[in-house]
Amino acid sequence: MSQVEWDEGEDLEEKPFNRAYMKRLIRYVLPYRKVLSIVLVIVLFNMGLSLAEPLLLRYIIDEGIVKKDFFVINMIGLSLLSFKALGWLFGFLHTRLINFTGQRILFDLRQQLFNHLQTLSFRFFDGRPAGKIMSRITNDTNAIGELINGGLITMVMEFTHLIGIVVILLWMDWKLALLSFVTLPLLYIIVGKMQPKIEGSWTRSRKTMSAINGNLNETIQGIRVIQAFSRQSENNRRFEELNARNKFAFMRAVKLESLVWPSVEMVGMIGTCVVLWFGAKQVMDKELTLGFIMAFINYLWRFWGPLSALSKVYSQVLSAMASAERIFEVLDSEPEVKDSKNAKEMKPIRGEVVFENVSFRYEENKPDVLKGINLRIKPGQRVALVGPTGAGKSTVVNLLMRFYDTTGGRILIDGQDVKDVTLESLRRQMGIVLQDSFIFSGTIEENLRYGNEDAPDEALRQAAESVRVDKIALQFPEGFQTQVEERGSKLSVGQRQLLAFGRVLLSDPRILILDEATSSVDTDTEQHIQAALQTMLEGRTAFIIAHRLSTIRDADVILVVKDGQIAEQGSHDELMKQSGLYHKLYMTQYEMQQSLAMQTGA
Ligand SMILES: Nc1ncnc2c1ncn2[C@@H]1O[C@H](COP(=O)(O)OP(=O)(O)OP(=O)(O)O)[C@@H](O)[C@H]1O
Repeated sequence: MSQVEWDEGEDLEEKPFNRAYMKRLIRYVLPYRKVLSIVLVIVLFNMGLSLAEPLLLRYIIDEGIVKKDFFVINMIGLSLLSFKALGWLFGFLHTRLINFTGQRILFDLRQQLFNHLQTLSFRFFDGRPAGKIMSRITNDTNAIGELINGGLITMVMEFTHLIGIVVILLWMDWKLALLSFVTLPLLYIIVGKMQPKIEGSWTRSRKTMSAINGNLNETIQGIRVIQAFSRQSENNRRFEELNARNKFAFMRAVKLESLVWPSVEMVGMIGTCVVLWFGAKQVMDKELTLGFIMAFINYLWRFWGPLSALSKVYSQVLSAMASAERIFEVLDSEPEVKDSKNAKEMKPIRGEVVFENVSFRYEENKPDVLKGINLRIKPGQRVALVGPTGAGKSTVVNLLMRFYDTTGGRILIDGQDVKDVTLESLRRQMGIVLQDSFIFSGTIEENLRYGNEDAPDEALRQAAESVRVDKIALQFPEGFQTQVEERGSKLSVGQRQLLAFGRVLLSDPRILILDEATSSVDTDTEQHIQAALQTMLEGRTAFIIAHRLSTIRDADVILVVKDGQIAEQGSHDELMKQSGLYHKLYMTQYEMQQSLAMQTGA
């Protein structure tokens, strides 16, 4: 059983460098090219200032200290100070500008992802857990943001820094420079071998952290079931496993890091010692000055910083590649159900619904879930869909709402093919109440106005009254302004249902769909709901999916769905006379109710 576990094959955290992705990422940067050019100039200027420091040190020693010239000492001292002050100012500017740009780019990317997600069809969400989609909008965009924010500029800056140091060293004394590079192959072996291991450990640490988050999320969401089944100790064990993995990965990464960089410094020290040994000899022989050797060693020390920064940026690039792949996968997913090129506004409808030989399957290469359905429903008729579980009842209404498109045949509303009209104009005239009424965080009034924000107050009052939401609001001191919390957790199941009715009623649809809307409430609430239902159904075409057949006896047409087909069709009395599937279903339910009533003494 789930409880989000560690999954080795989960989305990879790193991907090889991909030019196409990089080009696409750069497109997000382009609108900010002016600011970024300024940043680059500042960064390069700052780097120039910093590279000049050892040379100034050389002059202060050779021309000032050795020759006892206080004027030179003062001037160079002042220059060093002003360089640092300038560096500080530009550093501050650079950080401000790059953070500002990075946040703007993140904002754009997140906004684009969110907007796109809302257009995607049900099929996209069918196959993806919500947690993974959420992590694309948060973690993955952050990884891209970090790359743009720090990575790209660091890459340019450190690379030029490195080149600058090498050029200066060669310019100062090419023989000594080459001598100091003798330890480079050793460095390459240490960093090249260890860095992937360090990164691997960080990756595992991040992945286990996301598994921990997922596990926590599921535990909080499912706490009622967990406690009801007394699964706490089993869950503790699983959580401990994840926690231990995370600790292990983190400790390993830290251990490796604490091994690598001191080793690098050690190797660096060998290079420096070689330079010192040869340099000292040359200083004694008066071939080189003391200031020269000090400056040279200072440059050598600066060599390791850019090297370590570049190796880190490289792994940042690879992890951004994995994030880019996941983000672009979402952005490239086309909504399956969308307006056709010549889609027109759907005119105000009366509510006639026709299914012409409609077939549908959820997945390619899977059998049809609906097989050649033909229907003709007159405006204002109440249609009940009944039948065994999995027969295809919800699928019929999913197609009517155009949550999915038919794979065969067509659906006409008032003679207009649903594929020829805009989704917005189609859905505006339809209302749906699902079994689990999704209520949004916000006030009761905001939830009522969800489908019609501009409804006049009088219409709001009437809608609330007719489905008894006014009574619910009165129970709270803040009335209609009561915050119902996430998913309406302040309300009971029945109250949420009534609120969902009110929401649909206020949007005043011509066609109404109720999916098992009256299940899971007590008899008293059900009576209220039934009364509210009567008000809602007046003058509208309605499709009601109900398992309890007693609630749909007065429907104009009952459709018995079986194996994706309409097995029987007619009024309650007609179907009872046929003695077919409906008769059987009805009698079974009736007998069950009778025996339940006898057992409970009702
Ligand atoms: N999103 C989906 N992806 C793949 N198959 C699906 C999906 N939704 C439903 N199905 C399958 O389609 C068939 C019809 O499902 P549907 O939900 O329409 O049945 P139903 O009659 O409404 O059932 P119930 O009364 O249990 O709600 C079932 O076999 C179901 O497994």
